[in-house]
Amino acid sequence: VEPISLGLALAGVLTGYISYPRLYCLFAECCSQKRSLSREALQKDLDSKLFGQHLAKKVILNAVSGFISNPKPKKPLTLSLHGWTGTGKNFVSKIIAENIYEGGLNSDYVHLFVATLHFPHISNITLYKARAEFWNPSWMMLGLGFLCGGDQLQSWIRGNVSACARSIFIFDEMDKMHAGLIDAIKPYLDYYDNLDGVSYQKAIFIFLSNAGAERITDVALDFWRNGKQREEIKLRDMEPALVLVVLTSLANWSLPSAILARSPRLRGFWHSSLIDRNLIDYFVPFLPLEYKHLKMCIRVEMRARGYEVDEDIVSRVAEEMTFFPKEERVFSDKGCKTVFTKLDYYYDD
Ligand SMILES: Nc1ncnc2c1ncn2[C@@H]1O[C@H](COP(=O)(O)OP(=O)(O)OP(=O)(O)O)[C@@H](O)[C@H]1O
Repeated sequence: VEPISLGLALAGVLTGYISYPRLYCLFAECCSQKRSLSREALQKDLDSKLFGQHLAKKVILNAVSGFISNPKPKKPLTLSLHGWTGTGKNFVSKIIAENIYEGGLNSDYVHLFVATLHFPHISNITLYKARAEFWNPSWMMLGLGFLCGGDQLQSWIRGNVSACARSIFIFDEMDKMHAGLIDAIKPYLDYYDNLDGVSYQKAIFIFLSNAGAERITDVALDFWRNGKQREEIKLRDMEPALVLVVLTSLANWSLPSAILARSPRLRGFWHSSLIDRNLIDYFVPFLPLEYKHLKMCIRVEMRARGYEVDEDIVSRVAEEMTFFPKEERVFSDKGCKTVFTKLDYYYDD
């Protein structure tokens, strides 16, 4: 082999080797290839897609873009989203995921847990938490290999973060999650440089719950009754409301774990153990949605289905929803959640 060709071949192999990850990432999703989150793009998405949530928009935009642009965060970002059903908590998590990973919720680096689906049996708490030779057919059907194989929740989180430091974990129905499992994830939310050789400081944990929804609604209703715009509601107006939920949690947290285990009702009060250690960075209130917001959701759905917006149908669908309080009918009791199925009735061709 002549020396020049050999040299060229070697150089080719070397360059290929050095740029292999980049080459590989052309064809597959890579952790390192996450989108460099653009504050402007996130803002645009939130402004155009999320209705009636001026507080959530502001907190999430600042929290997420600030965290991502920090090369050395001291702890993972932990967001706790609270509010009435159908007000956009899951929806916003999706927007965050899409702004960080091309695949959004389908990305290998974004993990969604639903407490009642993935951890349904309170009596199995030690099995979820600790290593066990445990097999549950319903989980198998759900494809949750990490639990079925007997691996523990902790080592699963550790595995995912070792594979990709910027992993996103979304825990839905957090208020229904058992305290023991919250204990299990607690160390990963803390200010440790690393735990057993893994650093969790770049990970993002998003907790969703309906806890505090009544208090948030009371504040929104007060504003409405006093003739004030909901956009005038400030975060500080909401804080006492959420603090009250926290205080309730502290009261319940002092109950022995055996009692908590036997009383699923008490499981809802999950915050205290995270709050008293300052592990939650932001509490994000989601306001209950009004009639005009439902109409906005319906229009979006009509366009998404390829229909011209028909204002008559928009109003009829919105009118079919139920509102509370009974006399004033201000807020939708299901948020935007069921408007889409109601729309089917008008387009069943
Ligand atoms: N504020 C909003 N702006 C725009 N669309 C919304 C909003 N809230 C809800 N939606 C629409 O309704 C759907 C259902 O809402 P979502 O699942 O986010 O509610 P949620 O707050 O997570 O409810 P739950 O507490 O029951 O889980 C969303 O996928 C979205 O299409």
